[in-house]
Amino acid sequence: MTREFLKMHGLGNDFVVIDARNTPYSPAEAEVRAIADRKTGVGCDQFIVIEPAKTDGTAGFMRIRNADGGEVSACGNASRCVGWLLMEEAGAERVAFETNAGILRASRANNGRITVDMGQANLDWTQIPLAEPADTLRLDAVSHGGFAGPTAVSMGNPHAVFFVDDAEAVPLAEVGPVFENHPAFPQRTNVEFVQVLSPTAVRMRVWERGAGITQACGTGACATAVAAIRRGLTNRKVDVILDGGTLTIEWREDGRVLMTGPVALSYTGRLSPELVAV
Ligand SMILES: N[C@@H](CCC[C@H](N)C(=O)O)C(=O)O
Repeated sequence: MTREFLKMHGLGNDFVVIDARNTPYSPAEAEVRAIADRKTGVGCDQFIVIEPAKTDGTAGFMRIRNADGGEVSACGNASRCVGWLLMEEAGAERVAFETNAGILRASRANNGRITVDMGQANLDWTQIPLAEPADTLRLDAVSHGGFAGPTAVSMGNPHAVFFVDDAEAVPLAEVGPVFENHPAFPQRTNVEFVQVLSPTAVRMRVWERGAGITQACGTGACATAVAAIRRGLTNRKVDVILDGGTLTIEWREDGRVLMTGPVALSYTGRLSPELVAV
């Protein structure tokens, strides 16, 4: 018998989700890459394993791997998916679960959407992390191809947010990997290009660390809202319009970031023995 999985997505940012609460599963990087491969595997941007809870009051631990196999601490869109799964399972209106970035709380919002309290945005250079001290509001030393001075935000994972006049005109596939691997970011970074449309709406395109261009990035949308608010460009509640749809982000006065958006279960399946080493 091989592993059962769920194929889920949040605004087209897609996931293979495996429930390992009863049977432990910690695949090697090569195994994750094989499963994430869109031609020979299942295909996904991130690979999610739900492990047994480690902390009282939580329903499980969400482990997050990028399509390149690397483990990361945060994924907003997958957090909504896992929150929804755990609430459905318990017939509950809210649930807490844990990630490497801390405990997240999910609840049901209107129109079948899910809200996740993504916790505090971290703005200190040590927490992004950056290679050396800098004002995270504007990293003047980070520039390439006519783009410069991103705002750095950590939502448990690093983000470099560039404000631009025309998000559609950004050659994302060309500049994304350059900034992902810029020496200013010792753990690499996710990269967002953002056009402010109004005080309540922005357009965002993303290059994700370890996954490339994706249809949406939840933590990227949170980081974008925080960066825009820090720069005085938007209100504290803003719609972030991504390739795959819209997330509503609120950066509360107490510093916590709330993300609201849809979740979708595409199908369930079983990994072939060729894809799974154990
Ligand atoms: N798609 C995610 C973010 C996934 C992790 C990211 N690529 C990283 O390396 O930090 C989201 O919805 O937040």
